[in-house]
Amino acid sequence: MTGHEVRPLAESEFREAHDLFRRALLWRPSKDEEWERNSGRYEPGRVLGAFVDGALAGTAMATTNVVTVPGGRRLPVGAVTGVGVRADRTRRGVLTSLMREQLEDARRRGEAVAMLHASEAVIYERYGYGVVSRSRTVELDRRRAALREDAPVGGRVRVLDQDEAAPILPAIYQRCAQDRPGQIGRDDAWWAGQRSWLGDGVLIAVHTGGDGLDDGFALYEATKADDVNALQVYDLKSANATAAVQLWRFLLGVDLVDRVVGHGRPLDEPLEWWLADRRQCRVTSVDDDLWLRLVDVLEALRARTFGPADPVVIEVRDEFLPHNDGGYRVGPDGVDRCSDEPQLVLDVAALAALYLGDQKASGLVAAGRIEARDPAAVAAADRLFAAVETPWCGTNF
Ligand SMILES: CC(=O)SCCNC(=O)CCNC(=O)[C@H](O)C(C)(C)COP(=O)(O)OP(=O)(O)OC[C@H]1O[C@@H](n2cnc3c(N)ncnc32)[C@H](O)[C@@H]1OP(=O)(O)O
Repeated sequence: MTGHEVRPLAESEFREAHDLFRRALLWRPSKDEEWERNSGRYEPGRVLGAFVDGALAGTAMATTNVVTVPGGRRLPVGAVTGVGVRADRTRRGVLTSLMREQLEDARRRGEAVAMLHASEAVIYERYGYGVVSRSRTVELDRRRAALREDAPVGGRVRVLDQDEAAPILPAIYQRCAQDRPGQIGRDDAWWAGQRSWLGDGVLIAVHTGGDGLDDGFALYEATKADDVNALQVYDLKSANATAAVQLWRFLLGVDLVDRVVGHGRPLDEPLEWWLADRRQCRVTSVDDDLWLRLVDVLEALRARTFGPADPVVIEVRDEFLPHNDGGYRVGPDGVDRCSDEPQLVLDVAALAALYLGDQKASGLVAAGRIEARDPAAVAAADRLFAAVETPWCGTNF
């Protein structure tokens, strides 16, 4: 598609891009205070604009971050966000041009992967992104969801308002284990931006462990609909299981509350195991969490560790970034380009689904997303790509 120009925006153009993005998401333009809280996320050089007839028609940006991959390495990554095209300029290739320029920029920066959260599931696969982690929404009937007597106990919980919590949350987040695949960083600009999304009613429960260190927090808000008082838990992070249980114990103990709803929780959070009646944890949805794009397939594969299994030769197809096209030998001792007959053939978005261990190769073969030319390689690929921990991002950006 021609007829539009894509270039990095000047700082003086960032707010226009921010408001274009907000309008594309059907929100009103930002108020001054909201813009001030978000402006730090706009990194010079990483905010792209697409112009049609000389006017800004679309935008996409990325913030510099890191993401954990299996084995514990933290890879430099662009966290893609702020994507929007004016409603009167959609479906003429504006986003496609922005994505092309953004991925080329990531390559120039030496970032082997890019990541995002998607507003809709049908947008990003064409650019090579795949779902690498999922999360669940859980609902607990507060009066019936008693914890087991043998659930961990210890420490204490105090409740802070947003101003009180702001200076201490970043350090607690740092203390929370970040070796789980899909974990990302939260810098000062992220925390400032997050404040602008939170309503006035949000409170923060902070857990302090027996050693006197704050080791977990829960951001929550009370809501009332159809005569049901609920606590909506938007963000709950903990450095250890005791802190997590104590935060849930606190939330389930708040008077007058009928229901506690946990949003974006990891699939392997052992809530059912902490409850006396496991059915009191109702999973109301399982959603895609992080999407990831292998920008440089060889470097991205080399960055993670693989499980014990015979090496497998895969052929990767990547229409959007053809430099990735070709064969790779993947094994526990390393990854190399190769020209041997491929045993498995897949596109780069399907490879992303394997990359953090969210999906098994055998599942993607059954789904028709991997062509198994050598059926014996499927079980080996299952073992190679398996991750010890369930991937989860749990940070919106
Ligand atoms: C990481 C984030 O920030 S997520 C937020 C994403 N932004 C939004 O959801 C805001 C609202 N939506 C928009 O602003 C726009 O519709 C965008 C950004 C999603 C797409 O922008 P466009 O310029 O219309 O995309 P573009 O024209 O390049 O589309 C390329 C292809 O994707 C398809 N496509 C793009 N968006 C969608 C969609 N939402 N649903 C279905 N198909 C889509 C197009 O039909 C086109 O297909 P084709 O190549 O077969 O013709």
